[in-house]
Amino acid sequence: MFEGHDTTEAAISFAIYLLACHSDVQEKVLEELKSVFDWSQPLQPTIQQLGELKYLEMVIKEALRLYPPVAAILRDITNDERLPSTGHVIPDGTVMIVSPWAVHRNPEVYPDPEKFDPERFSAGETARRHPYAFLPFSAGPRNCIGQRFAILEMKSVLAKVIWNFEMFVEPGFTALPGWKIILKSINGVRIRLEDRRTKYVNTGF
Ligand code: HEM
Repeated sequence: MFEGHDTTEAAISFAIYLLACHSDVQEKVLEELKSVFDWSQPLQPTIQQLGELKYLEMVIKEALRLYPPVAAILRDITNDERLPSTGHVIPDGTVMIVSPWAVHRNPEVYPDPEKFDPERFSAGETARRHPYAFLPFSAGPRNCIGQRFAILEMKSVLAKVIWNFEMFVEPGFTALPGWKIILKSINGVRIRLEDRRTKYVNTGF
């Protein structure tokens, strides 16, 4: 359950929160959806169509940067390892913690790191960064085998939500990320949904 379910659930919740906080980004995702799908029809995307949603993918990656569900990754060091950058030796037997949270909020890698900015994941910006600057799915031989599926799942859910609803965050609400084996919002995600077609508003936060 840890690998496939809770991680994706946390990632979708944070992405919804960030979209609700940024109506301009929500609008851009809707415009992209309208360029791929027929607005008069319910949304039933194929895998190929999901692949066309490049901006939504940038939004998802930026949400995973700010709130990586697996915020710490443990590795056992089984041989003395010399770091090429500093010459430091990490001895055999050490347990190392790699923190995607810390890497993703390093201002030398991501200027103004607290800012939600999907443009960081445009093709040009991504090419300028080290491949290990983005680690929500870890890296190397034991990385996440479900990462492509996870991105598709997130795209499918978020596309359907945005197709049908405009999202607003509850005034004054701020999500508090906390460690519950995976990273979650410990005070939930409090948003209001407005049906795009009927304008029916769910006012219960
Ligand atoms: C946003 C969603 C997800 C995130 C952030 C995520 C993240 C990760 C991370 C960081 C690891 C490596 C853990 C470590 O090295 O200690 C991992 C491993 C793994 N993930 Fe995911 N994951 C996600 C979704 C999924 C899904 C949807 C599946 C299955 C369909 C999945 C299956 C696995 C499996 C089986 C492993 C263990 C791989 C191994 O040990 O060789 N994950 N995941």
